[in-house]
Amino acid sequence: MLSVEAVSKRFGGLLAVSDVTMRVAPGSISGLIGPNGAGKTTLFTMISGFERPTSGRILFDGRDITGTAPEVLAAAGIARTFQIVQPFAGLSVIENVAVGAYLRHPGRREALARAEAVADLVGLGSLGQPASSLTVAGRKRLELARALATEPRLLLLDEVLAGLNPSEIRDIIPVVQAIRASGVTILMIEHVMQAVMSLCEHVHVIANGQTIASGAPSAIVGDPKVVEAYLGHGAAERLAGRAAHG
Ligand SMILES: Nc1ncnc2c1ncn2[C@@H]1O[C@H](COP(=O)(O)OP(=O)(O)OP(=O)(O)O)[C@@H](O)[C@H]1O
Repeated sequence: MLSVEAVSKRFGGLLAVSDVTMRVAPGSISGLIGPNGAGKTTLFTMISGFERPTSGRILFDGRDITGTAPEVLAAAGIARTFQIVQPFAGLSVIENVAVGAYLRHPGRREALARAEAVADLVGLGSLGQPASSLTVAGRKRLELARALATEPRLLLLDEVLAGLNPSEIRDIIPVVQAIRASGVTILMIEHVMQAVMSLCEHVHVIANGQTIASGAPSAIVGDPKVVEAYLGHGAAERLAGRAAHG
């Protein structure tokens, strides 16, 4: 469904993403992980059309979408969430969700009906309250609902679990699964490994802008290159030594 081909992004002297190639299969939940500053958000920014790659191509359903504007991509079926959630504070929760729904339902009544269905799917309550009254967990659900209301086929989730406590994370995992079950393909940036392990079929790992591993979560966690990227040089060996000595 999504194919990133040898994509690089340079900001002045900094190569934020370097020659990354990855694929997302239709109907899958895939993860994009890596240490802070690895280039994950920059990759999302390019896939969703907010930045143009310095080189390489991005294909969606086999069509070259490199450098296509975000609103055109939204209409084509790509939606993203943002790490920093900024709802329209003066609007109610349901009106915020309806902002996304207007993309395909120009009439207010239809947009609100669509927004209510999506709010229900993600377990968002307090629909008539101002969005500014929501807790962090509520805002995360609102961000999810806003993106989903555009009726995407590919949903890019940028750390939707960040800032949530363990029980809130447990509550939102089935929501992500329900979104996939409704026919939406998901690519998620996530630092919460427990969630990555339970949700993703495939994980792509980048560090310093480059791909260092790609595969099933169970293979990724044992990959010495991944352990090193997260825990520092020599970590894989130290851990192996500790395991060997009980
Ligand atoms: N617009 C920009 N201009 C200049 N440098 C940028 C820009 N956007 C990102 N960068 C730099 O590119 C690198 C990759 O950043 P990016 O936000 O993609 O990393 P990340 O993997 O998403 O990190 P995190 O997990 O901390 O969100 C960083 O060094 C960052 O400072």
